[in-house]
This record gives sequence, C-alpha cells and structure tokens, in this order.
Amino acid sequence: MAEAAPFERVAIIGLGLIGSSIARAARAGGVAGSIAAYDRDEAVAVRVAALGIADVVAASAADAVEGADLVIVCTPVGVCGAVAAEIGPKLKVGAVLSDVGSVKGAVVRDMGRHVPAHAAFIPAHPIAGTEDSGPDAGFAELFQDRWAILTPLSPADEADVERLRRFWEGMGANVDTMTVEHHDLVFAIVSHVPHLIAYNIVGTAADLEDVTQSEVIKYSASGFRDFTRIAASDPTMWRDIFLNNRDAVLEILGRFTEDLQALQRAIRWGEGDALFNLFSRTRAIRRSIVEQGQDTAAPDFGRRAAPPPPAGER
Ligand SMILES: NC(=O)c1ccc[n+]([C@@H]2O[C@H](COP(=O)([O-])OP(=O)(O)OC[C@H]3O[C@@H](n4cnc5c(N)ncnc54)[C@H](O)[C@@H]3O)[C@@H](O)[C@H]2O)c1
Ligand SMILES: O=C(O)C(=O)C[C@]1(C(=O)O)C=C[C@@H](O)C=C1
Repeated sequence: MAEAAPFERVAIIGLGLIGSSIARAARAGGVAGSIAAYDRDEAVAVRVAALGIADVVAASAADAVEGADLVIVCTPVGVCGAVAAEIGPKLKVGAVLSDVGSVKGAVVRDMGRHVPAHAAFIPAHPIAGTEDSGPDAGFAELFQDRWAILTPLSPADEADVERLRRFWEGMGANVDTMTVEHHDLVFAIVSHVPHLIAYNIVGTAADLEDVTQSEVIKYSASGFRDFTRIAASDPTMWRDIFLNNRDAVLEILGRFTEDLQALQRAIRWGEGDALFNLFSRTRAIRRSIVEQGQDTAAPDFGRRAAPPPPAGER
C-alpha cells in the first residue's frame, strides 16, 4: 500500500518560480493530498488556474489557508511578515507554517510574532533556483537532488519537522537542518555575496564609457556571460535578501574586500607566487565540488531543455 502523503491539505502563498515548482513537485511526488494557491498578482492567479497546477486558486490568502495542514509562504522575504499577519489568525489547530525565504533571521522575526500557539512554524529554504521568475518558470524537477535546509525553532516540533522533511524528500530534495544564525552566515558567503559580485561586475561593465553596450554583448566571453545569468535574477527578491541579511552580508563583504585588496597588491607588485597559490587552491575547490556531483551550475543541469530556436535562427 502506498504511504500516506505527509500533509493532506497544502496551501501555497505566492506562485512564482518556487511556489509553482512546489505545486508541481508536491503533486508529482504524491506529498500533498490537495493544493490551494493564492497570489496577490491577479495575472499570476489567472495563469496558475490555466496551468492547472493547483486544485483551488483562492481569492485571498485567508481563504487559501483555511483547513490547510501545511502552509508555505513563497513570497519575497520583505513581505513574509505581512502575509503571516494576514494568515496567522486563520491557521487551523495543528497546522504547520513554513516558508522558502533565502534569509531566515529576518523571516523568523517578521513571521514568528504572528504564529498562534496552536500552530508550528518551521522555516525552510530550498537551495535550488534559476534567474527566472513567475509561474511559467517553475518545474517539478527543480528540487531533485538539491538541498532543502530546515531551521527548526523549537525541539518540541520534532514530529512536525519530520513531516516537513518527508514533504521535501518526496519532492526529490536532500534535507539538512541548521540554526537560523548559521544559515544566514553560510548563505551570505555561498549565495548572497556571489550574487552581489555578479550584479556589481555587470553594472561596472555596463557603465564603462569607452566600451559601448554593444561591445559588452558582442565580446562577452563565457566567464562574463555566467555573471550576466546571475545578474539577471529577480530585482525584488534580491533587494529584499540584501536588506534582510545585512549583518552577515556586510561581515562577508568586509572579508572579501580585504582579500580583493591583497590580490590587487599582488598584481601591482608582481607577486606571481601569491596569485598562483590562490588560483591553485580555488581550482582544487571547484574540482572537489564537481567530484562530489554538486556542480548544479553546469549549463542546463536540472533545468528544462531550452525550446528550439525559431526556424529563421537555426
Ligand atoms: N528564485 C530562486 O532562485 C530562489 C531559490 C530559493 C528560495 N527563493 C526564495 O523564494 C521566495 C520566492 O522567490 P521566487 O523566485 O519564487 O519569486 P517570484 O518573483 O518568481 O514569485 C514571488 C511571487 O510572490 C507573489 N507575491 C508577492 N507578494 C505577495 C503577497 N503579499 N501575497 C501573495 N503573493 C505575493 C508575487 O506576485 C509572485 O508571483 C523568495 O523569498 C526567495 O528568497 C528563491
Ligand atoms: O541557480 C541560481 O540561479 C540561483 O541563484 C539559486 C540560488 C543560489 O544562490 O544558489 C539563489 C538563491 C536561493 O536562495 C537559492 C539558490
């Protein structure tokens, strides 16, 4: 006999890349009995209904969470608190409330105060995404073999944490747990600051007055092009990440700036050994990531195949 879904009724608030991928993956993985969806953008709600990825598209967040066993807030982190204020009083007894925000400390601060005592709040963060947004960008395989981090707040929630773990595993993810503070520091270094560097280098190239925009595009070598993919990520999402993980990002940026200055010095004074040694260390890191099968940034890994180009462009 097939195992019962960890959650019977699941509500998803915010049906962009991540929310719509959860809707698709939860259904494909059989980890939700039914799915109710709400997005405050009317065009997104209409699109979700047309795609048929939810059983119900609700008219309000409060309607969507009514009777839900699991509620996942998949909005930009800056509005998670306002969403929690709206749905908190409507959560059913025993409901699990979760989120997918890229930052945990600020989300716990903003959402936590609206969670009633009869519900469990278990923050989460899937380490999977692309530079695209919206319900059409989502796909069921997004979480396959990727990490999903849970940052439980209270040891009393153990049974609920276990159910949420089964939910993410059923969508193909590998689940790990860590503290909120540790999460924010780790993802400042492996995700947030790298995005800031990409935004900055693409901005610098675009601003160079003696290199026209068309030359930036025409001669962009693949190293630069990789940065442009990251720098195409959603402006609202990333504005909210930097404003809400300020301390950890500034801490890592301070270290980064010092290291960059050391490189600048090595170049100025012709210290070839310093450059060679650093580049050898970083090459070893990249190779061990590839060996461990963690190179999810390789072209098209885990992504839908690109549609064929129009006939005229072949
Ligand atoms: N994109 C990624 O790579 C990625 C990966 C992991 C986690 N995350 C996190 O997931 C969350 C969503 O990111 P995304 O990429 O799916 O963004 P997205 O822009 O594709 O989707 C966000 C959706 O939330 C809706 N929304 C905004 N405010 C709302 C509100 N008050 N009520 C209801 N709906 C509202 C928007 O209309 C939009 O459809 C963010 O918190 C982000 O930090 C993103
Ligand atoms: O692959 C990408 O486009 C991503 O940027 C995904 C990525 C990341 O940095 O790895 C971005 C933010 C999330 O919080 C998690 C995943």
